Amino acid sequence: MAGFAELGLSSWLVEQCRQMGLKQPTPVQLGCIPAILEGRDCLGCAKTGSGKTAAFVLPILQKLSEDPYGIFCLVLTPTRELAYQIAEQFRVLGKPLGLKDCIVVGGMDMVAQALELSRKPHVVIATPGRLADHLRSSNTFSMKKIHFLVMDEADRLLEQGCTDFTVDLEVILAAVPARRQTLLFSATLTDTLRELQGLATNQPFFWEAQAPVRTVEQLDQRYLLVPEKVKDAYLVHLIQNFQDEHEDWSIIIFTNTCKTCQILCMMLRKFSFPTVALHSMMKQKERFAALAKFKSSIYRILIATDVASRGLDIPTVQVVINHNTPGLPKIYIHRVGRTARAGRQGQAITLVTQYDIHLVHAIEEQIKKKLEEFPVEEAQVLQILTQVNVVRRECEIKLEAANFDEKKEINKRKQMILEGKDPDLEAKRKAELAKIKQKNRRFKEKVEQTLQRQKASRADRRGRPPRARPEASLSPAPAQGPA
Ligand SMILES: Nc1ncnc2c1ncn2[C@@H]1O[C@H](COP(=O)(O)OP(=O)(O)OP(=O)(O)O)[C@@H](O)[C@H]1O
Repeated sequence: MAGFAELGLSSWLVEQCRQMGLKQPTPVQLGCIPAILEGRDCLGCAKTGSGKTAAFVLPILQKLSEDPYGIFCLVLTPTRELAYQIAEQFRVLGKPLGLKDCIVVGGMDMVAQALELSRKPHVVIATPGRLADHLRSSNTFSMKKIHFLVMDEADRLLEQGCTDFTVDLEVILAAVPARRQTLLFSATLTDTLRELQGLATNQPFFWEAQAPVRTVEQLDQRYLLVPEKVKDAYLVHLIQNFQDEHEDWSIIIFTNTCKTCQILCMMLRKFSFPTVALHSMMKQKERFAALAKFKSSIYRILIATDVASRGLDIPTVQVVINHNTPGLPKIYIHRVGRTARAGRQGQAITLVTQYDIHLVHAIEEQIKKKLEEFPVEEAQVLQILTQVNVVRRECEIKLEAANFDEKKEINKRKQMILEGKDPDLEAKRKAELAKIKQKNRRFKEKVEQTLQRQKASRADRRGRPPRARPEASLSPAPAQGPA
């Protein structure tokens, strides 16, 4: 198998790889590094934790060493934490070059960033919103001569999700030269391939890992069918068991909203689990502090929204728990990809209610693998059910008293104004989204009614009442409480 030197990298970079413990290139690095060194645009699609970052950092550093100037490279990424992580890789691998980098993300001092940008760093690593703000408001730096434009998690940058980057991307693309090398990477590029190909036009090289399953082999993927009302008791039970069985352990729990994330964090702390939260309602400094404490194992549980689902590389994470079933398979792929990275083992457990079964089927279809049931002693869950529900309610009341929802609204408006957006216009868009959600809810209700009818007719046929235990399979039978 070819080593880093055979890919055309200089000896100083090969030595940097060795020092970082990267002995052999991973397949995505084998495929993409030579093409990037040849000067071609590149679209790299490989599984989570497969080394995509070094696949673009290494050839960029090589080209920079041959013709060093600033600003040479712009890297765009959807989250602030990810920007810092990528900058770290540039710094470590590019140390012999005396690399100057600049991180441009929201929630941090804009004046200090503007000053750094005016000093012509070699590499700028940015989230689109803040970089577009700088481009709109300042003429003290120019992106007109950049050689490389990288979009990490490119599909997320282009999709129109709850954080829509498209307007900011327009500003950024207008500020960079048309003649450039464009590198696009993600574990889930295929859905947005057509849009991405429009960005990469210079003899684009497309590299995709060929594998029967879209998640890594070392990942043990499970589901746990639970009634909505007892979800938290199952969560506490899972964590307690994991803590009892392992000395050195570390878990990421994903939730669907900031509020749930905050409440569950408070609740788990009440049960003395060392937990930190990470969500977009927190101040940026708190977000960094939480992540640092989790990375250094001071806290063993990180409870987060999808702000942490992409790209974060924390090798110690052994388990990912999805407190809600992700609505999109690709969100599932990125979430569970926070464990079992770089050849390590890992486990993902998704809590599924009877309303989410269709989501699990969609996930299984996409990843091309069936999830297996995670066995649980229901009697043990029952023992803690009341206590968990009482503690959760207490935490909800405490959070309501702290005006969490109101603060969220004020923060949002402030952020929008800072980003040059019109809060009222955004509210309109949100209302439209709510309409779509309502439609989906109605659909769910219909499914529920059908299931109830099926249940009733089955019970009729058997001539006895339905069992009061949750079904242990993903067949579309509704689950009951474990009482
Ligand atoms: N050639 C290599 N040999 C061994 N480890 C490597 C190699 N290249 C990268 N790694 C390590 O693998 C881990 C995952 O790499 P990276 O974060 O780049 O994954 P990724 O493919 O970008 O994942 P994601 O899709 O989740 O963002 C990192 O800890 C990195 O240091």
